[in-house]
Amino acid sequence: MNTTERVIREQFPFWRKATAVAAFTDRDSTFVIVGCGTSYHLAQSIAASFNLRGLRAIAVPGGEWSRRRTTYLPDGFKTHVIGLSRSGESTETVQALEVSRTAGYATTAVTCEQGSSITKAADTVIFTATHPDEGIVMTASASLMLLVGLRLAGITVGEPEVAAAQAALETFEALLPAVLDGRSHPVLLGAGALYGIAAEGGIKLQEMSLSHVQSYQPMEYRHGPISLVDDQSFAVLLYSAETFAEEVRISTEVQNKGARVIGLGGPGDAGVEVGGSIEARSLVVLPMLQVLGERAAEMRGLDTSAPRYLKKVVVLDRTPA
Ligand SMILES: O=P(O)(O)OC[C@H]1O[C@](O)(CO)[C@@H](O)[C@@H]1O
Repeated sequence: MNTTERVIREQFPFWRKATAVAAFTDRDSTFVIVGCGTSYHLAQSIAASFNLRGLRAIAVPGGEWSRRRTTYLPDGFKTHVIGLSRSGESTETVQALEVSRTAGYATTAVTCEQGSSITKAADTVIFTATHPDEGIVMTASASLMLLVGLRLAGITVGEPEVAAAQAALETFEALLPAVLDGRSHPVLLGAGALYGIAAEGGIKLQEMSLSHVQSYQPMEYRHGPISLVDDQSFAVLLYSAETFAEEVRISTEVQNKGARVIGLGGPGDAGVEVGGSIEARSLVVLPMLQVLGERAAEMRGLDTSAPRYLKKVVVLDRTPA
C-alpha cells in the first residue's frame, strides 16, 4: 500500500478530532465560499448544505472571485467570504480573501496550515489538523474541510458518520474489482449537495489515474454527455434522497448502454449502503471516491504519490507583468 492509500485509510481518527465549530446563523449575509481545485468542489457541496439549512450561499472558484467578483454577486449585499485551502497558499484563494477584505466583507479561512497566507487575510481562522503524511493528492484534508463546512452549516457530524464511512469503504472495496474490470471511462453523477462531491471524485480520478472523466448532475448528464457512454464506462451514482426513483431509472438507462454502475446509497451492478445522516452523505461517500482514484491509477500502473504536473501548492507569480 502506498502513502496515498494509507492516508485515505488512516483519515478517520482525524475526523473524530476535527475542530468543533459553532454553526453560522446569520441569515442576512450571503456566504461566498471560495477555493481552488478540490477545495472549490468542497465549496460547492458546502454551499448547497448552507442553502438547505436556510443560509444563503454560493460557491465561486478563488480565481473568479478575486478577478471578477461582481460577475457572481453585485456590490451592496452583506457578504461573508469563506476561503477553503489545505495549504493556505493557493494564490487565487488568498487573493479572493484579500479583495474581499478590501471590499469590507467579513472573511473566514478554513485551513490545515496554521500561520499560512490565507490566515493573514481572514478575520476568523478555523484550523483543522490533518494527517501529517498526506502528499500531493488531497484526501484526508478534503474530508476534514468538508466536515468543518458541514458543521458551519449546522449539520451534526459525529461517530455514526465516521462508522458509516468506514463500513461503506469496506463494502465498496470488496465490490470494486468486478465493476472496474479494466474499464477506462469514469462517469460521476450526483445531485444537489452531492454534485460537488461527484466533481471532486472526478478530479481525484483525473489527478490520480489520468482518466478523462465526466462529472454531472444525473438529470443534466442525459442532455448530451450521455452520448459518450459505452461498454468501457463505469458510472458512480451518488443517490440522493429526494429524487431516488428518477436516479434508479438513470442507472438502468446507462446500464442499457453498456456501462456498469456503482450505486452509492442505491442500486447498481454493485450497490453500497451509505449510513449516517442524509445531510452528511457528502462526507460519508468521499473516502470511497478517493480509493476509487487509487484503484483506477493502479489499473493503469500509475504512482499516485507523484501525480503528473501537480504540486501540493499551486502558486502564481504575483509580480506585476
Ligand atoms: O486547498 P489548497 O491548498 O488551496 O489546494 C488546492 C489544490 O489542491 C489540488 O486539489 C491538488 O491536490 C489542486 O486541485 C489545487 O491546486
